[in-house]
Amino acid sequence: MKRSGDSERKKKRKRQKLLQELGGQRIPFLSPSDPGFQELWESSYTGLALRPADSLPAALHDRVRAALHALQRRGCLFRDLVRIRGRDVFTAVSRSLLGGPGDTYRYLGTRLFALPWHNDGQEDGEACCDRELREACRALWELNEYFCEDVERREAAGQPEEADEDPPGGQGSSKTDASEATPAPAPRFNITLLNYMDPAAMNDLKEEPYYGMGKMAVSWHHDENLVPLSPVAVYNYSCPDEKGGGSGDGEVDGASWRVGLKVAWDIHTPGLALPLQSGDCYYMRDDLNRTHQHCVLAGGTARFSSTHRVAECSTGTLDYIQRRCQEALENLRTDPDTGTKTLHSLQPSTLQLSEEIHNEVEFEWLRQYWFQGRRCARFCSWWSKPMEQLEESWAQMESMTQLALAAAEDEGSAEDRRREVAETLLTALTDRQEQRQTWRDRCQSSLAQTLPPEEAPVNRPYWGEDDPPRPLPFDLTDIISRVESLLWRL
Ligand SMILES: O=C(O)CCC(=O)C(=O)O
Ligand SMILES: [Fe+2]
Repeated sequence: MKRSGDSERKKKRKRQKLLQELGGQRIPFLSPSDPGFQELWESSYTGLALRPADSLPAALHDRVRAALHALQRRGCLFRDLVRIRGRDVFTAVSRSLLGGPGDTYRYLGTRLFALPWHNDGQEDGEACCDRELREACRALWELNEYFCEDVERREAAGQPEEADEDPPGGQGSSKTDASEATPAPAPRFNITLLNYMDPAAMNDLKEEPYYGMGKMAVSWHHDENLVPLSPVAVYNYSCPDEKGGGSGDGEVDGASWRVGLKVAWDIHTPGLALPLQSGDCYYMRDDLNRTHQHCVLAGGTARFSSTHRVAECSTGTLDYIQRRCQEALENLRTDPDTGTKTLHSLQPSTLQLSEEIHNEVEFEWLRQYWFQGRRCARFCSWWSKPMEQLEESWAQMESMTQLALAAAEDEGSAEDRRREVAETLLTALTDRQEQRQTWRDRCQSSLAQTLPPEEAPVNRPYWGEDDPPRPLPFDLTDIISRVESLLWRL
Protein backbone atom coordinates (compact mmCIF):
# COMPACT_ATOMS: atom_id res chain seq x y z
CA MET A 1 0.00 0.00 0.00
CA LYS A 2 2.78 2.39 0.92
CA ARG A 3 4.75 1.49 -2.16
CA SER A 4 1.88 2.35 -4.48
CA GLY A 5 1.44 5.61 -2.57
CA ASP A 6 5.05 6.56 -3.29
CA SER A 7 4.80 5.81 -6.98
CA GLU A 8 1.50 7.73 -7.13
CA ARG A 9 3.23 10.75 -5.63
CA LYS A 10 6.09 10.47 -8.12
CA LYS A 11 3.64 10.25 -11.00
CA LYS A 12 1.75 13.24 -9.70
CA ARG A 13 4.94 15.32 -9.61
CA LYS A 14 5.83 14.17 -13.13
CA ARG A 15 2.35 15.09 -14.35
CA GLN A 16 2.52 18.51 -12.73
CA LYS A 17 5.92 19.16 -14.32
CA LEU A 18 4.60 18.34 -17.78
CA LEU A 19 1.53 20.48 -17.29
CA GLN A 20 3.75 23.34 -16.15
CA GLU A 21 5.92 22.95 -19.22
CA LEU A 22 2.78 22.97 -21.32
CA GLY A 23 1.66 26.21 -19.68
CA GLY A 24 -2.03 25.79 -20.43
CA GLN A 25 -1.46 25.12 -24.14
CA ARG A 26 -3.04 22.24 -25.98
CA ILE A 27 -0.86 19.54 -27.55
CA PRO A 28 -1.82 18.91 -31.19
CA PHE A 29 -3.46 15.65 -32.20
CA LEU A 30 -4.20 14.23 -35.61
CA SER A 31 -7.33 12.61 -37.08
CA PRO A 32 -7.55 10.78 -40.44
CA SER A 33 -8.49 13.94 -42.34
CA ASP A 34 -5.39 15.77 -41.09
CA PRO A 35 -2.26 15.84 -43.26
CA GLY A 36 0.45 13.69 -41.75
CA PHE A 37 -1.98 11.39 -39.92
CA GLN A 38 -0.72 8.27 -41.60
CA GLU A 39 2.95 9.19 -41.19
CA LEU A 40 2.35 9.84 -37.51
CA TRP A 41 0.63 6.45 -37.13
CA GLU A 42 3.54 4.74 -38.86
CA SER A 43 6.26 6.52 -36.95
CA SER A 44 4.90 6.83 -33.43
CA TYR A 45 1.98 4.42 -33.13
CA THR A 46 3.29 1.32 -34.93
CA GLY A 47 1.76 -1.07 -32.42
CA LEU A 48 -1.74 0.07 -33.34
CA ALA A 49 -3.55 -1.91 -36.05
CA LEU A 50 -7.07 -1.60 -37.39
CA ARG A 51 -9.16 -4.49 -38.65
CA PRO A 52 -12.07 -2.93 -40.48
CA ALA A 53 -15.59 -4.26 -39.93
CA ASP A 54 -15.90 -5.77 -43.42
CA SER A 55 -12.97 -8.13 -42.86
CA LEU A 56 -14.84 -10.08 -40.16
CA PRO A 57 -17.47 -12.72 -41.04
CA ALA A 58 -20.97 -11.17 -41.15
CA ALA A 59 -22.43 -14.01 -39.09
CA LEU A 60 -19.91 -13.32 -36.31
CA HIS A 61 -20.93 -9.66 -36.23
CA ASP A 62 -24.57 -10.70 -35.92
CA ARG A 63 -23.97 -13.15 -33.10
CA VAL A 64 -21.71 -10.79 -31.17
CA ARG A 65 -24.12 -7.88 -31.47
CA ALA A 66 -27.07 -10.01 -30.36
CA ALA A 67 -24.98 -11.24 -27.44
CA LEU A 68 -24.00 -7.75 -26.31
CA HIS A 69 -27.62 -6.61 -26.41
CA ALA A 70 -28.73 -9.70 -24.48
CA LEU A 71 -26.15 -9.14 -21.73
CA GLN A 72 -27.15 -5.50 -21.50
CA ARG A 73 -30.88 -6.26 -21.46
CA ARG A 74 -30.41 -8.86 -18.73
CA GLY A 75 -28.59 -6.34 -16.53
CA CYS A 76 -25.21 -8.06 -16.58
CA LEU A 77 -23.21 -4.85 -17.06
CA PHE A 78 -22.34 -2.64 -14.11
CA ARG A 79 -20.50 0.54 -13.40
CA ASP A 80 -17.63 -0.50 -11.16
CA LEU A 81 -16.89 1.36 -7.96
CA VAL A 82 -13.13 1.44 -8.47
CA ARG A 83 -10.35 3.08 -6.55
CA ILE A 84 -8.15 5.72 -8.20
CA ARG A 85 -5.42 7.44 -6.20
CA GLY A 86 -7.03 6.47 -2.92
CA ARG A 87 -10.51 7.67 -3.92
CA ASP A 88 -13.59 5.70 -4.88
CA VAL A 89 -15.20 6.54 -8.22
CA PHE A 90 -17.72 4.93 -10.50
CA THR A 91 -16.48 4.04 -13.97
CA ALA A 92 -18.41 5.97 -16.63
CA VAL A 93 -18.78 2.77 -18.64
CA SER A 94 -20.73 -0.27 -17.47
CA ARG A 95 -18.73 -3.47 -17.57
CA SER A 96 -18.80 -7.20 -17.39
CA LEU A 97 -15.98 -9.74 -17.38
CA LEU A 98 -16.12 -12.97 -19.36
CA GLY A 99 -13.47 -15.65 -19.29
CA GLY A 100 -12.60 -19.22 -18.42
CA PRO A 101 -14.37 -20.74 -15.39
CA GLY A 102 -12.69 -19.38 -12.26
CA ASP A 103 -10.80 -16.58 -13.99
CA THR A 104 -10.59 -13.09 -12.53
CA TYR A 105 -9.14 -9.80 -13.70
CA ARG A 106 -7.86 -7.08 -11.42
CA TYR A 107 -7.89 -3.42 -12.38
CA LEU A 108 -8.04 -0.18 -10.37
CA GLY A 109 -8.14 -1.95 -7.02
CA THR A 110 -11.03 -4.15 -8.17
CA ARG A 111 -11.03 -7.87 -8.85
CA LEU A 112 -13.70 -8.80 -11.35
CA PHE A 113 -14.98 -12.38 -11.33
CA ALA A 114 -15.57 -13.84 -14.77
CA LEU A 115 -18.87 -15.03 -16.07
CA PRO A 116 -17.75 -18.30 -17.71
CA TRP A 117 -17.58 -18.44 -21.51
CA HIS A 118 -19.71 -21.58 -21.96
CA ASN A 119 -17.86 -23.14 -24.81
CA ASP A 120 -18.74 -26.62 -23.60
CA GLY A 121 -22.42 -27.03 -24.49
CA GLN A 122 -23.72 -27.52 -20.95
CA GLU A 123 -27.26 -28.75 -20.51
CA ASP A 124 -29.88 -26.67 -18.72
CA GLY A 125 -29.89 -28.72 -15.53
CA GLU A 126 -26.21 -28.43 -14.67
CA ALA A 127 -25.73 -24.91 -15.95
CA CYS A 128 -24.98 -21.88 -13.84
CA CYS A 129 -26.99 -19.53 -16.03
CA ASP A 130 -29.88 -19.78 -18.47
CA ARG A 131 -29.78 -20.58 -22.16
CA GLU A 132 -29.91 -16.98 -23.37
CA LEU A 133 -26.91 -15.99 -21.27
CA ARG A 134 -25.02 -19.15 -22.17
CA GLU A 135 -25.49 -18.38 -25.84
CA ALA A 136 -24.40 -14.79 -25.35
CA CYS A 137 -21.25 -15.86 -23.52
CA ARG A 138 -20.56 -18.43 -26.19
CA ALA A 139 -20.74 -15.80 -28.94
CA LEU A 140 -18.09 -13.74 -27.16
CA TRP A 141 -15.98 -16.86 -26.80
CA GLU A 142 -16.23 -17.31 -30.60
CA LEU A 143 -15.09 -13.73 -31.06
CA ASN A 144 -12.23 -14.47 -28.67
CA GLU A 145 -11.25 -17.53 -30.75
CA TYR A 146 -11.38 -15.39 -33.86
CA PHE A 147 -9.00 -12.85 -32.32
CA CYS A 148 -6.64 -15.58 -31.03
CA GLU A 149 -6.40 -17.08 -34.51
CA ASP A 150 -6.04 -13.70 -36.16
CA VAL A 151 -3.13 -12.77 -33.91
CA GLU A 152 -1.51 -16.16 -34.54
CA ARG A 153 -1.91 -15.70 -38.30
CA ARG A 154 -0.35 -12.28 -38.16
CA GLU A 155 2.58 -13.44 -36.06
CA ALA A 156 3.14 -16.49 -38.23
CA ALA A 157 3.17 -14.27 -41.29
CA GLY A 158 5.73 -12.15 -39.48
CA GLN A 159 4.38 -9.24 -41.38
CA PRO A 160 0.96 -7.66 -41.12
CA GLU A 161 -1.56 -8.35 -43.84
CA GLU A 162 -1.64 -5.30 -46.01
CA ALA A 163 -5.31 -4.53 -46.32
CA ASP A 164 -5.86 -4.82 -42.61
CA GLU A 165 -3.02 -2.70 -41.49
CA ASP A 166 -3.43 0.48 -43.40
CA PRO A 167 -4.79 3.45 -41.59
CA PRO A 168 -8.19 4.37 -43.00
CA GLY A 169 -7.80 6.63 -45.99
CA GLY A 170 -4.26 5.34 -46.49
CA GLN A 171 -3.19 4.72 -50.06
CA GLY A 172 -1.86 1.22 -49.48
CA SER A 173 1.46 2.15 -47.99
CA SER A 174 3.76 -0.73 -47.21
CA LYS A 175 4.16 -0.58 -43.48
CA THR A 176 6.62 -2.93 -41.83
CA ASP A 177 6.03 -4.61 -38.54
CA ALA A 178 7.89 -3.17 -35.56
CA SER A 179 8.36 -6.57 -34.01
CA GLU A 180 11.12 -8.00 -36.14
CA ALA A 181 12.87 -9.45 -33.13
CA THR A 182 12.50 -13.16 -32.29
CA PRO A 183 8.82 -14.01 -32.50
CA ALA A 184 7.56 -15.37 -29.19
CA PRO A 185 4.61 -17.77 -29.31
CA ALA A 186 1.42 -15.70 -29.39
CA PRO A 187 -0.25 -15.85 -25.98
CA ARG A 188 -3.96 -16.52 -26.19
CA PHE A 189 -6.56 -14.03 -25.03
CA ASN A 190 -8.03 -15.48 -21.85
CA ILE A 191 -10.61 -12.87 -20.86
CA THR A 192 -12.70 -10.09 -22.30
CA LEU A 193 -13.84 -7.02 -20.43
CA LEU A 194 -17.05 -5.68 -21.98
CA ASN A 195 -17.79 -1.97 -21.92
CA TYR A 196 -21.07 -0.18 -22.54
CA MET A 197 -22.02 3.45 -22.42
CA ASP A 198 -24.88 5.55 -23.72
CA PRO A 199 -23.60 9.15 -23.81
CA ALA A 200 -27.18 10.47 -23.78
CA ALA A 201 -27.53 9.10 -20.26
CA MET A 202 -24.31 10.68 -18.99
CA ASN A 203 -24.11 14.33 -18.14
CA ASP A 204 -20.77 14.54 -16.42
CA LEU A 205 -18.29 13.12 -18.91
CA LYS A 206 -14.83 14.62 -18.52
CA GLU A 207 -13.23 16.64 -21.29
CA GLU A 208 -9.96 15.22 -22.54
CA PRO A 209 -7.53 17.65 -20.84
CA TYR A 210 -4.26 17.64 -22.81
CA TYR A 211 -5.22 17.68 -26.50
CA GLY A 212 -8.81 18.87 -26.51
CA MET A 213 -10.01 15.65 -28.09
CA GLY A 214 -13.51 15.93 -26.62
CA LYS A 215 -15.55 14.00 -24.06
CA MET A 216 -14.01 10.84 -22.66
CA ALA A 217 -15.85 7.64 -21.80
CA VAL A 218 -12.64 6.09 -20.47
CA SER A 219 -9.80 8.42 -19.45
CA TRP A 220 -6.12 7.99 -20.30
CA HIS A 221 -4.67 4.77 -18.96
CA HIS A 222 -2.45 1.77 -19.56
CA ASP A 223 -4.27 -1.55 -19.37
CA GLU A 224 -3.27 -3.22 -16.12
CA ASN A 225 -2.48 -6.76 -15.15
CA LEU A 226 -1.58 -8.09 -18.61
CA VAL A 227 1.17 -10.51 -19.63
CA PRO A 228 4.05 -8.21 -20.70
CA LEU A 229 4.10 -7.45 -24.44
CA SER A 230 0.84 -9.32 -25.00
CA PRO A 231 -1.66 -7.86 -27.46
CA VAL A 232 -5.11 -6.43 -26.73
CA ALA A 233 -7.92 -6.83 -29.29
CA VAL A 234 -10.99 -4.61 -29.20
CA TYR A 235 -14.33 -5.08 -30.96
CA ASN A 236 -16.22 -1.81 -31.38
CA TYR A 237 -19.99 -1.84 -31.74
CA SER A 238 -21.66 1.54 -32.01
CA CYS A 239 -25.41 0.98 -31.76
CA PRO A 240 -27.67 2.24 -34.54
CA ASP A 241 -28.95 5.71 -33.81
CA GLU A 242 -32.49 5.19 -32.53
CA LYS A 243 -33.47 8.77 -33.20
CA GLY A 244 -32.60 8.31 -36.88
CA GLY A 245 -30.46 10.73 -38.80
CA GLY A 246 -27.31 8.61 -38.65
CA SER A 247 -26.10 6.37 -41.42
CA GLY A 248 -27.57 3.40 -39.61
CA ASP A 249 -24.35 1.95 -38.24
CA GLY A 250 -23.89 4.17 -35.26
CA GLU A 251 -22.58 7.08 -37.25
CA VAL A 252 -23.92 10.53 -36.69
CA ASP A 253 -21.93 13.08 -38.62
CA GLY A 254 -18.89 14.07 -36.64
CA ALA A 255 -19.87 11.92 -33.72
CA SER A 256 -18.36 8.51 -34.16
CA TRP A 257 -16.64 6.91 -31.23
CA ARG A 258 -12.87 7.19 -31.30
CA VAL A 259 -9.92 5.67 -29.55
CA GLY A 260 -7.31 8.22 -28.51
CA LEU A 261 -3.62 7.40 -28.18
CA LYS A 262 -0.69 9.30 -26.78
CA VAL A 263 2.94 8.54 -26.01
CA ALA A 264 3.24 8.25 -22.22
CA TRP A 265 4.92 11.21 -20.49
CA ASP A 266 5.51 12.99 -23.81
CA ILE A 267 4.11 16.41 -24.70
CA HIS A 268 5.93 16.74 -28.01
CA THR A 269 4.59 13.88 -30.14
CA PRO A 270 1.09 14.74 -31.38
CA GLY A 271 -1.72 12.51 -30.16
CA LEU A 272 -3.73 10.26 -32.46
CA ALA A 273 -7.52 9.96 -32.61
CA LEU A 274 -8.80 6.99 -34.57
CA PRO A 275 -12.53 6.97 -35.39
CA LEU A 276 -14.20 3.56 -35.25
CA GLN A 277 -17.08 2.48 -37.46
CA SER A 278 -19.48 -0.01 -36.02
CA GLY A 279 -17.87 -3.47 -36.22
CA ASP A 280 -14.32 -2.15 -36.58
CA CYS A 281 -11.71 -3.84 -34.43
CA TYR A 282 -8.34 -2.58 -33.36
CA TYR A 283 -5.26 -4.20 -31.89
CA MET A 284 -2.70 -2.81 -29.50
CA ARG A 285 0.41 -4.89 -30.07
CA ASP A 286 4.03 -5.21 -28.98
CA ASP A 287 4.80 -2.74 -26.23
CA LEU A 288 2.19 -0.15 -27.28
CA ASN A 289 0.29 -0.55 -24.01
CA ARG A 290 3.46 0.07 -22.02
CA THR A 291 4.92 2.97 -23.97
CA HIS A 292 1.59 4.63 -24.77
CA GLN A 293 -1.67 5.41 -23.04
CA HIS A 294 -5.09 5.21 -24.59
CA CYS A 295 -8.51 6.68 -23.89
CA VAL A 296 -11.98 6.27 -25.36
CA LEU A 297 -13.72 9.32 -26.79
CA ALA A 298 -17.49 9.23 -26.69
CA GLY A 299 -19.47 9.42 -29.93
CA GLY A 300 -23.10 10.26 -30.49
CA THR A 301 -24.77 6.92 -29.85
CA ALA A 302 -24.66 4.12 -27.33
CA ARG A 303 -21.68 1.85 -27.84
CA PHE A 304 -20.33 -1.49 -26.72
CA SER A 305 -16.79 -2.74 -26.85
CA SER A 306 -15.35 -6.15 -26.11
CA THR A 307 -11.72 -5.87 -25.04
CA HIS A 308 -9.83 -9.16 -25.27
CA ARG A 309 -6.73 -9.49 -23.14
CA VAL A 310 -4.05 -11.89 -22.00
CA ALA A 311 -4.52 -11.37 -18.28
CA GLU A 312 -1.60 -12.18 -16.00
CA CYS A 313 -3.45 -14.75 -13.94
CA SER A 314 -0.74 -16.55 -11.94
CA THR A 315 -2.45 -15.38 -8.72
CA GLY A 316 -5.85 -14.70 -10.25
CA THR A 317 -7.67 -18.00 -10.72
CA LEU A 318 -9.96 -19.92 -8.40
CA ASP A 319 -7.64 -22.93 -8.74
CA TYR A 320 -4.76 -20.83 -7.51
CA ILE A 321 -6.48 -19.49 -4.40
CA GLN A 322 -7.92 -22.91 -3.55
CA ARG A 323 -4.41 -24.37 -3.70
CA ARG A 324 -3.14 -21.55 -1.47
CA CYS A 325 -5.85 -22.23 1.09
CA GLN A 326 -4.97 -25.92 1.14
CA GLU A 327 -1.35 -24.98 1.71
CA ALA A 328 -2.28 -22.85 4.72
CA LEU A 329 -4.65 -25.43 6.16
CA GLU A 330 -1.96 -28.13 6.07
CA ASN A 331 -0.70 -26.62 9.32
CA LEU A 332 -4.03 -27.19 11.07
CA ARG A 333 -4.86 -30.48 12.69
CA THR A 334 -8.33 -31.36 13.92
CA ASP A 335 -8.60 -34.30 16.28
CA PRO A 336 -11.16 -36.62 14.67
CA ASP A 337 -12.60 -37.69 18.04
CA THR A 338 -12.71 -34.51 20.07
CA GLY A 339 -12.69 -31.92 17.26
CA THR A 340 -9.88 -30.13 19.08
CA LYS A 341 -7.74 -28.03 16.81
CA THR A 342 -3.96 -27.71 17.03
CA LEU A 343 -1.16 -26.33 14.86
CA HIS A 344 1.43 -28.76 13.50
CA SER A 345 4.21 -26.22 13.52
CA LEU A 346 4.98 -22.90 15.16
CA GLN A 347 7.91 -22.18 12.85
CA PRO A 348 7.85 -18.47 11.94
CA SER A 349 8.01 -19.26 8.22
CA THR A 350 5.05 -21.63 8.47
CA LEU A 351 2.99 -19.19 10.51
CA GLN A 352 3.90 -16.33 8.23
CA LEU A 353 2.79 -18.30 5.19
CA SER A 354 -0.61 -19.17 6.64
CA GLU A 355 -1.20 -15.63 7.94
CA GLU A 356 -0.33 -14.21 4.51
CA ILE A 357 -2.71 -16.61 2.79
CA HIS A 358 -5.33 -15.67 5.39
CA ASN A 359 -5.00 -12.02 4.32
CA GLU A 360 -4.90 -12.93 0.65
CA VAL A 361 -8.12 -14.95 0.67
CA GLU A 362 -9.88 -12.39 2.86
CA PHE A 363 -8.91 -9.23 0.94
CA GLU A 364 -8.23 -10.36 -2.60
CA TRP A 365 -11.18 -12.75 -2.85
CA LEU A 366 -13.92 -12.63 -0.19
CA ARG A 367 -14.06 -8.88 0.38
CA GLN A 368 -13.53 -8.10 -3.32
CA TYR A 369 -16.39 -10.41 -4.21
CA TRP A 370 -18.86 -9.13 -1.61
CA PHE A 371 -17.93 -5.52 -2.25
CA GLN A 372 -19.53 -6.01 -5.65
CA GLY A 373 -22.73 -6.96 -3.91
CA ARG A 374 -25.00 -9.75 -4.95
CA ARG A 375 -25.05 -8.43 -8.47
CA CYS A 376 -23.62 -11.42 -10.32
CA ALA A 377 -25.34 -14.17 -8.40
CA ARG A 378 -28.67 -12.90 -9.74
CA PHE A 379 -28.07 -14.27 -13.20
CA CYS A 380 -25.16 -16.68 -12.77
CA SER A 381 -24.56 -19.00 -9.86
CA TRP A 382 -21.06 -20.04 -10.90
CA TRP A 383 -19.18 -18.25 -8.11
CA SER A 384 -21.64 -18.90 -5.26
CA LYS A 385 -20.38 -22.32 -4.15
CA PRO A 386 -16.64 -21.58 -4.53
CA MET A 387 -17.08 -18.40 -2.48
CA GLU A 388 -18.80 -20.37 0.29
CA GLN A 389 -15.91 -22.82 0.30
CA LEU A 390 -13.30 -20.06 0.38
CA GLU A 391 -15.16 -18.53 3.32
CA GLU A 392 -15.08 -21.88 5.14
CA SER A 393 -11.32 -22.11 4.60
CA TRP A 394 -10.94 -18.54 5.78
CA ALA A 395 -12.92 -19.36 8.95
CA GLN A 396 -10.49 -22.20 9.68
CA MET A 397 -7.66 -19.72 9.29
CA GLU A 398 -9.29 -17.53 11.94
CA SER A 399 -8.90 -20.52 14.27
CA MET A 400 -5.27 -20.87 13.21
CA THR A 401 -4.55 -17.25 14.11
CA GLN A 402 -6.21 -17.79 17.46
CA LEU A 403 -4.05 -20.87 18.10
CA ALA A 404 -0.91 -18.95 17.18
CA LEU A 405 -1.96 -16.15 19.53
CA ALA A 406 -2.47 -18.67 22.32
CA ALA A 407 1.03 -20.04 21.65
CA ALA A 408 2.53 -16.56 21.88
CA GLU A 409 0.76 -15.99 25.19
CA ASP A 410 1.56 -19.41 26.63
CA GLU A 411 3.77 -18.71 29.59
CA GLY A 412 4.91 -22.31 29.71
CA SER A 413 6.75 -22.01 26.40
CA ALA A 414 10.26 -20.82 25.59
CA GLU A 415 10.49 -17.04 25.35
CA ASP A 416 12.41 -17.07 22.07
CA ARG A 417 9.71 -19.06 20.40
CA ARG A 418 6.96 -16.87 21.91
CA ARG A 419 8.68 -13.73 20.65
CA GLU A 420 9.04 -15.12 17.13
CA VAL A 421 5.38 -16.08 17.00
CA ALA A 422 4.30 -12.70 18.38
CA GLU A 423 6.40 -10.82 15.83
CA THR A 424 4.96 -12.81 12.95
CA LEU A 425 1.45 -12.24 14.24
CA LEU A 426 1.93 -8.52 14.77
CA THR A 427 2.87 -7.89 11.15
CA ALA A 428 -0.03 -9.93 9.73
CA LEU A 429 -2.63 -8.58 12.18
CA THR A 430 -1.66 -4.94 11.65
CA ASP A 431 -2.03 -5.39 7.92
CA ARG A 432 -5.36 -7.21 8.41
CA GLN A 433 -6.75 -4.51 10.68
CA GLU A 434 -5.76 -1.74 8.22
CA GLN A 435 -7.27 -3.52 5.26
CA ARG A 436 -10.49 -4.32 7.14
CA GLN A 437 -10.86 -0.62 7.91
CA THR A 438 -10.27 0.34 4.28
CA TRP A 439 -12.88 -2.13 3.02
CA ARG A 440 -15.35 -1.05 5.68
CA ASP A 441 -14.89 2.59 4.63
CA ARG A 442 -15.31 1.66 0.98
CA CYS A 443 -18.54 -0.18 1.76
CA GLN A 444 -19.87 2.83 3.65
CA SER A 445 -18.79 5.55 1.22
CA SER A 446 -21.39 8.01 0.01
CA LEU A 447 -21.10 6.62 -3.53
CA ALA A 448 -21.69 3.08 -2.28
CA GLN A 449 -24.88 4.31 -0.61
CA THR A 450 -26.31 5.36 -3.97
CA LEU A 451 -26.47 1.77 -5.25
CA PRO A 452 -29.69 -0.28 -5.23
CA PRO A 453 -29.76 -2.94 -2.48
CA GLU A 454 -28.83 -5.88 -4.69
CA GLU A 455 -25.75 -4.07 -6.03
CA ALA A 456 -24.73 -2.38 -2.79
CA PRO A 457 -21.36 -3.41 -1.32
CA VAL A 458 -21.55 -5.97 1.46
CA ASN A 459 -18.96 -5.81 4.21
CA ARG A 460 -18.46 -9.56 4.47
CA PRO A 461 -17.19 -11.38 6.41
CA TYR A 462 -18.42 -9.25 9.29
CA TRP A 463 -19.46 -10.28 12.79
CA GLY A 464 -20.42 -8.13 15.74
CA GLU A 465 -21.12 -8.89 19.36
CA ASP A 466 -24.61 -10.17 18.65
CA ASP A 467 -23.50 -12.55 15.92
CA PRO A 468 -22.46 -16.16 16.50
CA PRO A 469 -18.99 -15.96 17.98
CA ARG A 470 -15.85 -16.57 15.94
CA PRO A 471 -12.44 -17.42 17.39
CA LEU A 472 -11.32 -13.79 17.12
CA PRO A 473 -13.16 -10.47 17.01
CA PHE A 474 -13.66 -8.53 13.76
CA ASP A 475 -11.95 -5.49 15.23
CA LEU A 476 -8.39 -6.48 16.05
CA THR A 477 -7.42 -3.37 18.04
CA ASP A 478 -7.36 -5.15 21.40
CA ILE A 479 -5.61 -8.23 20.06
CA ILE A 480 -2.92 -6.09 18.47
CA SER A 481 -2.34 -4.25 21.77
CA ARG A 482 -2.05 -7.57 23.56
CA VAL A 483 0.61 -8.78 21.11
CA GLU A 484 2.46 -5.47 21.33
CA SER A 485 2.60 -5.47 25.10
CA LEU A 486 3.68 -9.09 25.03
CA LEU A 487 6.63 -8.09 22.83
CA TRP A 488 7.64 -5.36 25.27
CA ARG A 489 7.68 -7.85 28.11
CA LEU A 490 9.49 -10.69 26.37
O1 LIG B 1 -13.58 0.49 -25.48
C1 LIG B 1 -12.46 0.59 -25.96
O2 LIG B 1 -12.25 0.81 -27.16
C2 LIG B 1 -11.26 0.41 -25.07
C3 LIG B 1 -11.65 0.38 -23.64
C4 LIG B 1 -10.47 0.34 -22.77
O3 LIG B 1 -9.48 0.96 -22.99
C5 LIG B 1 -10.50 -0.53 -21.58
O4 LIG B 1 -11.54 -1.09 -21.26
O5 LIG B 1 -9.44 -0.69 -20.95
FE1 LIG C 1 -7.81 0.09 -21.99
